[in-house]
Amino acid sequence: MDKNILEVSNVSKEIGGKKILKNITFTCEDYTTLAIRGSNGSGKSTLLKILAGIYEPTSGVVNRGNRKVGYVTEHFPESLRFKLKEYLILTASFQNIPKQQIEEDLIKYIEMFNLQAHVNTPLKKCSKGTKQKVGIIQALMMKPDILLLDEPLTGLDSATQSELFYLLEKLKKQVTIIFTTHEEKMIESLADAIFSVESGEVLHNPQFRTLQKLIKVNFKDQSILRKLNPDQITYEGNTAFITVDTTKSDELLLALLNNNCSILEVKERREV
Ligand SMILES: Nc1ncnc2c1ncn2[C@@H]1O[C@H](COP(=O)(O)OP(=O)(O)OP(=O)(O)O)[C@@H](O)[C@H]1O
Repeated sequence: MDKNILEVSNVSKEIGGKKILKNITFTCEDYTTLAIRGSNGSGKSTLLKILAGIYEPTSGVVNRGNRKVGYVTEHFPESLRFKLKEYLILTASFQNIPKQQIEEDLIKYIEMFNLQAHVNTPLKKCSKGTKQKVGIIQALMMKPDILLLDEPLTGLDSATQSELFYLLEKLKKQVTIIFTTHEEKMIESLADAIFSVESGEVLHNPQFRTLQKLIKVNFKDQSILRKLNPDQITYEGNTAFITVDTTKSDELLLALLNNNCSILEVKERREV
């Protein structure tokens, strides 16, 4: 499998005589955050369930090697009477995770996901956002190599969406994430690669997005900026807006500072 963490070859799925997925083929590399985009009913959830091993494909092969997969469903079960922490302990113990490790992980994740105030709240009384966080923690407790998230932000208010964005930004450095969505904002912020599914078919192979830095800088002498030759530059008075490939950005920032420029802002952006 080389650097691929997952290989999907010619996967089709039929349920009750209806063809839901048709000859899906793609690969995903380690530590990539891959977005599966598509309109309602296009087959994204069915594909994710196949990647998770919940559904068997009707034909075709999913090669996960010996990777562990954590899956978070779009709809967390309703009306669970368990308290939040009690539920996480229970589901982790079903996975035969040692008690000591469960305790250590729970301390870490409850803090990371800011759930301290809800540990003893019955899940049926928790908000959708809190339940979504519980679903993600439940998957993370198994130490997955691949985290599959089905529409993770759907139905959440914008404050909870922002909080989850931030958490997923952190998690993507630790685990390969594959998520389904029809929200462009989520793709824009998180995805390293994207592919689209429509009517059960892949419209194009994963397209990789390059990470760029946007640098806003104040300068005294424009000729210095021309000499540094950045990829793309626009000017507004004595302020320049520079776009540069992230691999070259440290070198450029240093050169700007050495030439008496003041860095006003540095932001990251992904481009297909
Ligand atoms: N168990 C099932 N039995 C019959 N049809 C199904 C089943 N699961 C999914 N389908 C049908 O397959 C198609 C794709 O469904 P799926 O849930 O995978 O789409 P989706 O892209 O995830 O949609 P959404 O964005 O609305 O969640 C739909 O037409 C759906 O009705």
